[in-house]
Amino acid sequence: MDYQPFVSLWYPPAALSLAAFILVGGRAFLPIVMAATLAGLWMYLELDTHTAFHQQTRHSLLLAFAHTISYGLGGLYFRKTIHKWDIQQLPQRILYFLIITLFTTFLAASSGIIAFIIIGEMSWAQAEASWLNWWVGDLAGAMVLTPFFILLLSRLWNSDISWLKPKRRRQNDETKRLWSSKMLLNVAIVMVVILADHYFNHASIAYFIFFISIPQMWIVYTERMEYTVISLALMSTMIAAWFGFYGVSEHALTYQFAMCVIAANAYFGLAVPSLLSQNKKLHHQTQIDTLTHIASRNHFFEVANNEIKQLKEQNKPLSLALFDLDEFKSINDTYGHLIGDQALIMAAQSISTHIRDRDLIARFGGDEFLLLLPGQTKERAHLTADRLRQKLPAIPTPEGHIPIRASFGVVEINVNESLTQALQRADQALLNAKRKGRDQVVSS
Ligand SMILES: Nc1nc2c(ncn2[C@@H]2O[C@H](COP(=O)(O)OP(=O)(O)OP(=O)(O)O)[C@@H](O)[C@H]2O)c(=O)[nH]1
Repeated sequence: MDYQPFVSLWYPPAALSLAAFILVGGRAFLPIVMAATLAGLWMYLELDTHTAFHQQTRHSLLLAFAHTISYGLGGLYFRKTIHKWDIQQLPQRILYFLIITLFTTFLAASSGIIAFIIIGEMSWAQAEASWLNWWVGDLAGAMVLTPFFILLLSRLWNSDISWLKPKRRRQNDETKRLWSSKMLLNVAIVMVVILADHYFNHASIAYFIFFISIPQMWIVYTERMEYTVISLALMSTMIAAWFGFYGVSEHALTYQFAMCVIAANAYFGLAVPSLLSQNKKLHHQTQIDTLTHIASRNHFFEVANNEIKQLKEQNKPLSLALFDLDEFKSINDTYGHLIGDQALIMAAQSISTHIRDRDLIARFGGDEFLLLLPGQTKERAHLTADRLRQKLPAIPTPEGHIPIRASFGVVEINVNESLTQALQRADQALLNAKRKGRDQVVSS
């Protein structure tokens, strides 16, 4: 895949080394140094017959160490910090991987070039002309192929790579059938762009390679993570092979950058389903009270405000009750917070089972609860609250069952009243119920 001395469009050994260090840590060092030294010797065998063998070995070792130490530092740092900082979120891991790959390949390209200068195989002028392509070539290889090699090596060594995988997404028959079409679209775009680049040799044509991101993102959003990784590897191999075959070397940087950008896009795309499910979870958490599993005050406020808006149009009554468990502090103090929690859960459950579907119970905070009673006048709401008060259960304690008691403040929401104003009135009524001796309903 060479198009200039010492520079490749895309450099798979960069990805293989990085993947090995990430997967097995320091154990990868010796095999990679040995393989890189042998590769160096092989290069000498192919290109040069004048250098003495001991010198060839020294040079190859120097180049091998420059490569291995750079990828070793990057891979080990990634491996260590991902566990140490407990980087759980996929987008963070991807960002972290991309930043480390950027620095690691820069280090590898720089140390490689310095090694070539030291052994006298490269002049400063050559180094200056080729460092950017070298770096971006390594970067393209590492960015596009590292996940592929991690996947491959993990199968060979049976390693656990669950930390790498986003949540598995369901696949239907239609997406399975379309997998080959998506890949075919990839192949077609690569072929057309490189052929057009070869025949018309115009700088702007190479930019059309970015269109690969369309089938690539289609794969990302509809297929399993493995397919994304494999299709990226195939896409880059095809680009490199056709590129080499047609020798469109002038536009190498465009292809290198395209590979990097498409790969980065695809990885971030993989994180979208997990972000969506986190959002859903967070939304759920804001809507449901985690202890009692009834609605949260947020949810209550949303629903109550909607009901208040409809008050004017529908001309139907709407009532609100605020209730607070009596002497709850003493339950906590006497029997402990776990039994206190149990009392809150049982009170919430009891009210939930004794209200209509259209009524809403929510936890306001602490031992205070809210009740929305659409269609009920103050008088009916008073009766409802009293019925619910009498149905409150008893909590089991080491000293036997202790009845849960509560005081209720009930109001009917006026047409021009805000929720806050209605709540203030309900709070006042609740206070009156407490003052009057607790365990009763006061409406106002
Ligand atoms: N176990 C438990 N206790 C809680 C929770 N949230 C608040 N509390 C406690 O609930 C108690 C609330 O007490 P208050 O409502 O102020 O007073 P009270 O003892 O119920 O007295 P009255 O309301 O006047 O009848 C406090 O001791 C809080 O620490 C919770 O989630 N679990």
